[in-house]
Amino acid sequence: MLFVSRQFAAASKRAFSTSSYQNAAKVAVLGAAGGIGQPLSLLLKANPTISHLSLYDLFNTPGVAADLSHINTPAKVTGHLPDNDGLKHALTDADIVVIPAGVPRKPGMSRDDLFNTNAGIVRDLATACAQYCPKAHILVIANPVNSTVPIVAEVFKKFNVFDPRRVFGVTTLDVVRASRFVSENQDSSPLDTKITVVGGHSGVTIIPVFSQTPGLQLNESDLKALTHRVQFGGDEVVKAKNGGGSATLSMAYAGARFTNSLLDATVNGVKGITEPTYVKSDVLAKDGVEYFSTQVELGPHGVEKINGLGELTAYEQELLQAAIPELKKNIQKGFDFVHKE
Ligand SMILES: NC(=O)C1=CN([C@@H]2O[C@H](COP(=O)(O)OP(=O)(O)OC[C@H]3O[C@@H](n4cnc5c(N)ncnc54)[C@H](O)[C@@H]3O)[C@@H](O)[C@H]2O)C=CC1
Ligand SMILES: O=C([O-])CC(=O)C(=O)O
Repeated sequence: MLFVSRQFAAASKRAFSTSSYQNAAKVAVLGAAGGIGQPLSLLLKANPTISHLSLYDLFNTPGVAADLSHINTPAKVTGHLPDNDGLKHALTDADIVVIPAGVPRKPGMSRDDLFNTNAGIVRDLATACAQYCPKAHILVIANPVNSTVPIVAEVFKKFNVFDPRRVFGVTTLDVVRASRFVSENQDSSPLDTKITVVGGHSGVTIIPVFSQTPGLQLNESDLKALTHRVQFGGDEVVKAKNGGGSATLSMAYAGARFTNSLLDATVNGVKGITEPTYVKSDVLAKDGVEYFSTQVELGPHGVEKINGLGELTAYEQELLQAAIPELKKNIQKGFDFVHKE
């Protein structure tokens, strides 16, 4: 919870000096009753910048909202179901929409195996966002992120409301994991171990760039083992949960970190915040890759500046080359899904 308390300390300090920034944001969570949705909503309820937390799911959101609403932080919490225009009410005036709605993996599945179910869910929720909160920042957690982000973008384009500064694939869990795994290997503090991860959010498309962490020296076997662990960290949890789903608690932590960073940049006027995120990007335009995750500077309108790849070792170049065809395939699949009708 350290990032939470650090951020909230900063936010509450700012709240005294710049009152117009205080408690100003409505955040909607779609899929809020699920494994990620509930702990994510709990962490967001703790952020004093949020004035209204609206929770939408197919079931159980009135209960989750009632429960969270007893916590003595400023956010009003409302729960919405599909009946009575629930989605419309959940989304209207939202500044940020976080989407963990969708099915998780079971052992033996790839993230792409979720496409058939989750593509339609994300398309329909994106359609509602384009109608009811076209200026909101959309944070996509639902897998396969490499394809669901292009789906949101194509739906928004259909409604003429696409702004590439406001559609994000949440890849924060990859850097959270990388930091933890490397700190275990190096016996260092995970809070001070910053690892760059670029690419997408599945298997070989996740590219840790350990060479960019100052002072980090890995021998070849550690380098390969850690690379594999970061790329396939999600599988460890899927296997351990043994049919009970995938990462939920670590994902909620990562999703809250990203949402809180975006709130600080967009609502609290904090400058210079960077987070890795999968966005429409020119970084690999020459290779025909339209969406890519690198470190992104966040500003008042969302994406402020997309950082490049920086220097890569020969090994990291190899990882990048392996990721490119898979990423292009995943992106095309999302695009085709929206344009198939
Ligand atoms: N981006 C990332 O790093 C990560 C992404 N994920 C993905 O997040 C998604 C959610 O995972 P969990 O929360 O564990 O699943 P879950 O099954 O526990 O929860 C999903 C929730 O979405 C709801 N839902 C389904 N269709 C909906 C619709 N049309 N409208 C609103 N809500 C709807 C369900 O009712 C359920 O409550 C999965 O696709 C999973 O693969 C999971 C971990 C990390
Ligand atoms: O592995 C999964 O299916 C869920 C996920 O995206 C992750 O944990 O990184």
